[in-house]
Amino acid sequence: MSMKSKPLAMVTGATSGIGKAISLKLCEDGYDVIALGRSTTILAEMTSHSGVRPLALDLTDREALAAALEGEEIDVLVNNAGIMPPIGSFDKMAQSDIDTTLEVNLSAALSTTRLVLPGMMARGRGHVFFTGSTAGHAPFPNMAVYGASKAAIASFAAALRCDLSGSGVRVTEIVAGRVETALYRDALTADARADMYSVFQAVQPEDVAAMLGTVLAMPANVDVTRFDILPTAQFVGGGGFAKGNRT
Ligand SMILES: NC(=O)C1=CN([C@@H]2O[C@H](COP(=O)(O)OP(=O)(O)OC[C@H]3O[C@@H](n4cnc5c(N)ncnc54)[C@H](OP(=O)(O)O)[C@@H]3O)[C@@H](O)[C@H]2O)C=CC1
Ligand SMILES: CC(=O)[C@H](N)C(=O)O
Repeated sequence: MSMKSKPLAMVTGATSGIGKAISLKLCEDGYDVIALGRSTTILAEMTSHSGVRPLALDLTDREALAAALEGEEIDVLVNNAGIMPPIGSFDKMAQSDIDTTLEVNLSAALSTTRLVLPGMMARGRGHVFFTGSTAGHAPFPNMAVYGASKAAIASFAAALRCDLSGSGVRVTEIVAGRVETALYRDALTADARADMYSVFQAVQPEDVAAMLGTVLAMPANVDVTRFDILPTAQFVGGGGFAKGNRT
């Protein structure tokens, strides 16, 4: 029986954007938070917040991750870490970008969940979040591999709930629209990023964190299996027409 006084969460991709906001929100809500990311500088800064336990780690390092989580009793797992590969048509993508996107956005989330889930099931309680995307539920041009990684996350989260029925462990997919973060830092130039965020007022990372806190606070018999959080002005889907010849 664990003697820990506070519930324990782990947030991947905790050094920036959505993951950082979620980490700080969970600390405010009384959790200790294992904040995972590669940036030691930002992790060090985050320790000024009571409850943050920094874990400097590359999620693709399976052995290091398993060693770091040994003996930890994690009550809430937020699979949030993710990258946006270069924006462009699939035929122009480098294989390395394809591999890295799937590795970080999908495989790492599954590996982390596989390490944490047995303890949750043994304790008969826990919550696993996956930061998905509208791009996993509708086709976005020039980000086919990114969308595929998020579609896989959506499918996995839903199927995982089937396996977990009766276990007391809850699963939530966060379907986020445009959130103002550094996600596009490598995919777009600074001007292009500024233009993108000027079109409509984006969701802020703190908005996603607030919604996650609300979902977590639901009674144990209630599972918000998915929440979509988009800018009011952003729609997804709808008829888009290819430019050029109308075939
Ligand atoms: N911003 C948006 O519009 C949307 C974002 N999302 C998703 O939200 C999630 C968070 O992204 P967001 O906050 O926007 O972007 P950021 O780029 O601000 O944050 C990404 C986080 O992922 C971490 N990360 C990336 N690669 C690795 C790795 N190999 N090992 C460990 N950590 C890693 C980064 O940490 P570090 O660099 O320190 O390693 C960073 O903390 C992603 O999954 C993204 O796909 C979904 C929909 C919309
Ligand atoms: C990057 C995303 O996943 C997001 N859906 C967006 O619209 O930018």
